[in-house]
Amino acid sequence: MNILVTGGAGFIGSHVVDKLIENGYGVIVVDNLSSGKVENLNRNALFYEQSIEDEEMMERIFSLHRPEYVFHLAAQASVAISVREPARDAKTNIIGSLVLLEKSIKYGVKKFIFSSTGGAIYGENVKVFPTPETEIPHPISPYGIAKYSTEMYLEFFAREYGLKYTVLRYANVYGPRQDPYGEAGVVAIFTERMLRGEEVHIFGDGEYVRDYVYVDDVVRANLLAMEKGDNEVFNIGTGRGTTVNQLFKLLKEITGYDKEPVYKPPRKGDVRKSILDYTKAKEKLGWEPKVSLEEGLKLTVEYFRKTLE
Ligand SMILES: NC(=O)c1ccc[n+]([C@@H]2O[C@H](COP(=O)([O-])OP(=O)(O)OC[C@H]3O[C@@H](n4cnc5c(N)ncnc54)[C@H](O)[C@@H]3O)[C@@H](O)[C@H]2O)c1
Ligand SMILES: O=c1ccn([C@@H]2O[C@H](COP(=O)(O)OP(=O)(O)O[C@H]3O[C@H](CO)[C@@H](O)[C@H](O)[C@H]3O)[C@@H](O)[C@H]2O)c(=O)[nH]1
Repeated sequence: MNILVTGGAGFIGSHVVDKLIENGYGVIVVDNLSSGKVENLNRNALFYEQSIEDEEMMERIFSLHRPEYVFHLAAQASVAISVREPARDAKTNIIGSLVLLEKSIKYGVKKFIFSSTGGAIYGENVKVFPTPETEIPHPISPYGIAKYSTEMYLEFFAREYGLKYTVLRYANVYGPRQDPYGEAGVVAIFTERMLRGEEVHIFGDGEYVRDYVYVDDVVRANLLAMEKGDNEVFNIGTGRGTTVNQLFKLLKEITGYDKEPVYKPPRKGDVRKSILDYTKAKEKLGWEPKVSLEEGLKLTVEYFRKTLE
């Protein structure tokens, strides 16, 4: 059976590809390598260096391989870039998603599994923590707006054409292969800087709260969604909040870093607090996080240590 993974050279997508191949599926990866890396690619996957926005190419790929499942992870994944370049963000995150949805209908895809965001969709005025899916989304960044739009398009395609889908709204994902040189991904950034003995910057007062979920747990949610959770939206987080100051301390201990953090002005558009309630995923997907933050950070540091050797 063929499965299409968009963004399969990226951080989370490449781990999804590895697991699918381990389970014996034929995997086709479409990735334009805008943030993904060739080194992340599984050798047993068939790779197209193409943009999901290219309708003609997507037509060719779908008609040739007839994927039964689509895991859609390709995205302009930076909140900060989306704020600076909303049109560029929408081209990939809305138009690119629509191209895939049209082809999925045309070629009878069994199920479309979409990587959305729990961190950037609920907005600033949330009253309930951990936040459940019943909270009405109020995204405050173009990235969040695009993800929410795609969720609504999925609902439309399901109603109009009978498409089966699952939306996974991730909390802050961390783990091996996360890019430490981008603007996002605080765990990778801190780890790399600490291991190199460089300055670590904390934006604002460091009391910004996030829900950090390990990449292997996120991969498991994706695979469970193949069989369960049809036409539903799920938060994929841990229900536990950690401040940036706490994260700094934990990583400092694991890496043996000996400097204090350097505090910088707060980052524009940063949500103050985000923690996701995963009760629904537990009930309907049979999913819960298995890797604790302490354990996940150790695994991540180990990985970055090896890449620096
Ligand atoms: N990392 C997180 O904390 C997090 C949280 C919530 C949601 N997500 C979502 O999960 C997905 C994967 O994120 P990630 O952290 O692995 O980021 P990533 O940047 O490592 O992966 C995205 C991949 O998409 C590819 N891509 C970008 N534009 C493309 C295009 N037009 N055509 C084809 N490929 C394109 C990139 O090259 C990259 O390989 C994204 O959809 C992201 O929005 C991530
Ligand atoms: O060098 C750094 C980098 C980050 N931070 C802070 O760390 C926190 C987390 O930042 P980051 O890792 O960049 O994640 P978010 O901005 O929360 O966004 C991520 O998490 C969202 C889900 O919560 C996803 O939707 C996005 O794609 C993903 O980039 C924020 O308070 C940042 O200000 C620092 O203090 N110093």
